[in-house]
Amino acid sequence: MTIFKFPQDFRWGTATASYQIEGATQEGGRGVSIWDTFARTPGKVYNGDNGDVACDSYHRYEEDIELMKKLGINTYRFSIAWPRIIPDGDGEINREGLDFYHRFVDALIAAGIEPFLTLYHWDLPQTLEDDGGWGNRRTVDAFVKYAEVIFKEFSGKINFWLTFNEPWCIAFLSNLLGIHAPGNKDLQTSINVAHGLLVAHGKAVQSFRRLGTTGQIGIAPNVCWAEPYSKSPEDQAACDRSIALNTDWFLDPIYKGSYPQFMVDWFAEAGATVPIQEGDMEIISQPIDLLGINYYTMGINRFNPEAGALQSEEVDMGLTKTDIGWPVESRGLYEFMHYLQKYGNVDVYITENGACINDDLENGKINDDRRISYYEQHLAQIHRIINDGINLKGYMAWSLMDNFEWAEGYRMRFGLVHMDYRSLVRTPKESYYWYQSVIKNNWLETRN
Ligand SMILES: CCOCCOc1ccc(-c2cn(C[C@@H]3NC[C@@H](O)[C@H]3O)nn2)cc1
Repeated sequence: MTIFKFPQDFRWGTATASYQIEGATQEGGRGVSIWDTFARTPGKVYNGDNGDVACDSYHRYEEDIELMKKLGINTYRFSIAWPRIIPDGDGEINREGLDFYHRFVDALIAAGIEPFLTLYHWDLPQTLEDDGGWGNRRTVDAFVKYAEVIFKEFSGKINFWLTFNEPWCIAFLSNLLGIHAPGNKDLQTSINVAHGLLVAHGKAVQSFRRLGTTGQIGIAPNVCWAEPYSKSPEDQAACDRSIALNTDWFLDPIYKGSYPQFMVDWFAEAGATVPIQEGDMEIISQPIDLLGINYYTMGINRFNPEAGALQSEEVDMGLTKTDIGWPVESRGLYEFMHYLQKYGNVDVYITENGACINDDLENGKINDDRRISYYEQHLAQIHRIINDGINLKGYMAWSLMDNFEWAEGYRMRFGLVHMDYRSLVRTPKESYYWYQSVIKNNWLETRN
């Protein structure tokens, strides 16, 4: 057994996102999002599931906050649904939507919990997608308008801000692989989306500064850590491409003011180019204050010319997997955090980490021991990272409760709290009580 003590000011939290938990998709003046449309498209989401009810947190957020208080967290990451604020994307502001989030944020603060806001967690107003989505500068300008509304409304209440969650998912999972909304499968479209959201990020950061908004702002890239299957240069290059498309493709423009040239050249071979306009890179590379890092797993990759746009395939090495099929390998988090140091020792928060473990209720309890084991291994790496002097400031478990897991619908469960989707009864799992003790002690005590 080992005891890992965390810094006194370390932030402990959980994370969710609007479309995944709120429900009430046709209440409060909310407009239609691309996920409402995608979920209603046959074959896109498991079982035809959608976010119409989800966890009904729109109506039950006080119950959720009670669970957070009992858990003992001091930080809660959530997202605001843009379609609740400006239902048609860039038109009239919906006061009812703002009032809902004021009630929610006020209740969080009253509970002694710091709001940690993601402005965009994938629920783009459908009207903007209909007009070209992130590849159209209209959407960029609409995002800035939306962001400025939120900055003005919540400055002073919110002090931790993220512009975008997982830009690789927004651009490539959703527009090259077609697995998430809106479901495009085109390389140039995905590169246009990535560039559009980066420009939107930069402009929003400029507005954040100009408006004197309180707190710190950043972005939350995906993490894809990959190590080569062999010592061959081809396998190492395949790993470099996988890592770069999740991280460098977004963080190089932000921190260096340019895209990673080897990836630009790689895509040029496929006939795809980045639609950079005059001044874009200066806008994108506005200084930011923090990074959110979402880590789930890592891969052992090798070169395969048939393996998609990156010609990089993950090899199944027989590791223990979670119920969504992702290998349990916490080592990648440590390696990635050191990789990230090339951008400087920036303030980092783990804004998502968790395991899909689909254990159900048995005699009124959920004995999700595998989830506890996953968290134990990853928190031990977190301690190792902090011990190396990396500015890792906080940790948010994904997720507070089981919720709508995108194309997997409700069959995949990431929560510390079990959700009965019929009764909407919330039941803390054994991992909830384990995490509660970690937070209370501010230390991890391994069980073996
Ligand atoms: C068969 C080919 O497959 C290609 C990879 O396909 C995926 C699918 C899904 C993910 C994925 C899902 N999550 C969890 C979410 N993060 C944000 C929050 O909303 C969580 O729900 N992170 N990454 C990655 C890759």
